Amino acid sequence: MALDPRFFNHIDQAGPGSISSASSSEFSAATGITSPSILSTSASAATLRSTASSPSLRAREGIPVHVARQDGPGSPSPGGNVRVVVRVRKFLPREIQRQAECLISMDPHTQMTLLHAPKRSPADLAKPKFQARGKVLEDKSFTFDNSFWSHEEEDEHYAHQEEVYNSLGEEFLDHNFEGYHTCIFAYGQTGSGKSYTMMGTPEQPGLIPRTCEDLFQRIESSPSPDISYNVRVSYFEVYNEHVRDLLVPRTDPPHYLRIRESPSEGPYVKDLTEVTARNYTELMKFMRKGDVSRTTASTKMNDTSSRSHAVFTITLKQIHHDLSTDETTERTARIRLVDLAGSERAKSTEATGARLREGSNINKSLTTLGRVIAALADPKKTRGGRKGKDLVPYRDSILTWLLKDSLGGNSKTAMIACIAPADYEETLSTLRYADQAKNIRTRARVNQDHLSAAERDQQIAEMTETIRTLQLSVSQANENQRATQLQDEKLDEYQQKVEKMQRLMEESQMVSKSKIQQLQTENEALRLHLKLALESLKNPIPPVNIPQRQPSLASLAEESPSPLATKENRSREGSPAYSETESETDVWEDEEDESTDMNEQEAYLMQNHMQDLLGDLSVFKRKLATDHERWHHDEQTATRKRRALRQIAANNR
Ligand SMILES: Nc1ncnc2c1ncn2[C@@H]1O[C@H](COP(=O)(O)OP(=O)(O)OP(=O)(O)O)[C@@H](O)[C@H]1O
Repeated sequence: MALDPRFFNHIDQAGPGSISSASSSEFSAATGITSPSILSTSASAATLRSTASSPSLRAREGIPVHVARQDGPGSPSPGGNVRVVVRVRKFLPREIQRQAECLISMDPHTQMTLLHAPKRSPADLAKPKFQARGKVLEDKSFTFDNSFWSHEEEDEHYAHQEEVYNSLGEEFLDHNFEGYHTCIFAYGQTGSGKSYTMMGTPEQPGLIPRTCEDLFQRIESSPSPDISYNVRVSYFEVYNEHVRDLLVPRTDPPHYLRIRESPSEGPYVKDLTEVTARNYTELMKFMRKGDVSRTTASTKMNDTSSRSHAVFTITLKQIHHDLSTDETTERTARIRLVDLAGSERAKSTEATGARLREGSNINKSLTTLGRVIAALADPKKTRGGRKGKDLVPYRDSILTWLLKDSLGGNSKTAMIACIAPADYEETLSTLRYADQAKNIRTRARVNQDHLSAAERDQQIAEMTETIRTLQLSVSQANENQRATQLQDEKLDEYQQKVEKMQRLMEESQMVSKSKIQQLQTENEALRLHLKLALESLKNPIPPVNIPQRQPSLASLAEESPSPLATKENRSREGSPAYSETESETDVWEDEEDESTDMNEQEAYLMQNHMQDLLGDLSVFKRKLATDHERWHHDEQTATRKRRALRQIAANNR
């Protein structure tokens, strides 16, 4: 079986080795790369109609032979100029309503685009703003690689989506199969038809879906089973100078990606999702997913205005394995399809708030793109070696930084300048940009690697080793994670214990405090009591004569034979000298003696009791001090252990 001629050209000039017709399924299984024979043929090719002619024929007729000779694997080639086409859209309802005048005409033979100066009514010309500007608007003409007339459908030269794809997209896909990186970007003011051209509608698919369809049609109809294909896709947007992955769900706050630069690949988006698409249906699923996620908003100039620059990238890898020589040829092409946000005038869009901020960011990056284009189009700046290259302000915006390779490096690039039919100044600005871009020369080369059996074996061995090391570090990381988890659990448990101990200590402290308080109060009361008792002992209360006491004593005597009454009786009976007053004083003196004895005894007892209490109090205080000291020591130990555990956990992370 013959090898696909697209491959044949390059393999032929790339090195030795005859082409075998053996199947490549073994290699596909190892690399996960899809061979056309196992690609799903259920791709809904019928849903989109493309007139793409046989690409291999085109490739053989067009570029290949001499390009192939110049562009050896990895060698720089003189490349080519940026391909520039222009497309004018039809009137939109608002333009029909205001009876706008079409200012564009195109010559289908010379590909010339003419921009006519708008007719000013005498009333217009009398307006101060026209006089103040003092500008005379003139007719301008530009010639591009293609001028697509998409203004009046009835016109025989009307360019449908299909024509745009056939004259640009198809040729660029040829380049991809030859191993070149390509980039097609749509540029123009807001509402000029960029998204329509790139994405289109379900009924009128644009360049991106047509490229996807053609890509898989070619893979599935590949004449050689020896070539395996791998298609990967990524989709991101640059919004307000931030990069957002369109293949992952939106988050709030949004997750933005960083840009890195590699010496071989140039600037790239770090951690960008890149997925394998096995057929057209899958590829379209990813395209739609990203499209839905893209930031759009309604403005006065466009109901569904793209507020971001969207970059859809397909990476096509073709691997040919020659069984007879056991050699492998790998060709990688990057297909970059960019729908830029439209330049806009705040006055025309009447934007405010978020829309105004978006608009100014869009304009900022497009102005930088303009400066990059101007610098690249200036031979003085590009010829000056490294110093010259530094003059190109790629880094001044995220967009130009990411498109660096596509604009001035290893890529075949095309610009589609989209214009509205009735905006003189905006259209003139777009056409000037486009005219300048024609002068940019890129340095596209075939991205092809040729591997001998030995090299491939070495590569496989290296990869196996890398995988082993990675697996080892993954399992090591998992183990560390488990250990850290255990330590964390222990730490938690210990912390809980310490907290419990602290609580208990606080509680016992509170109990001790209240006990001390109680004892102190009791102590105070006893002191007072003792003081009063001693005072009353030292200064006894003098006896007071209470006359009323007599009847009561008499009555007492009558009622019971008390010692007092017995004495009274005795004096009445035996001693006539006994007087009433005398006998009464005696009674009181006796009582006083007796009570003094009792008080002294009581005071003595109380003092003993007080002494005991004071002794208890000092024992209790000593115990408290010991408890406090021990608790303080425990707490210090706990803190030390906690610190040590934390240190171990941190070291393991
Ligand atoms: N060639 C065309 N034929 C028919 N309709 C078109 C064509 N080009 C653009 N339109 C229509 O014009 C309107 C604006 O087009 P589109 O949204 O593609 O503009 P845009 O340049 O992408 O704008 P923005 O920069 O604001 O996103 C849409 O309704 C679109 O369908």
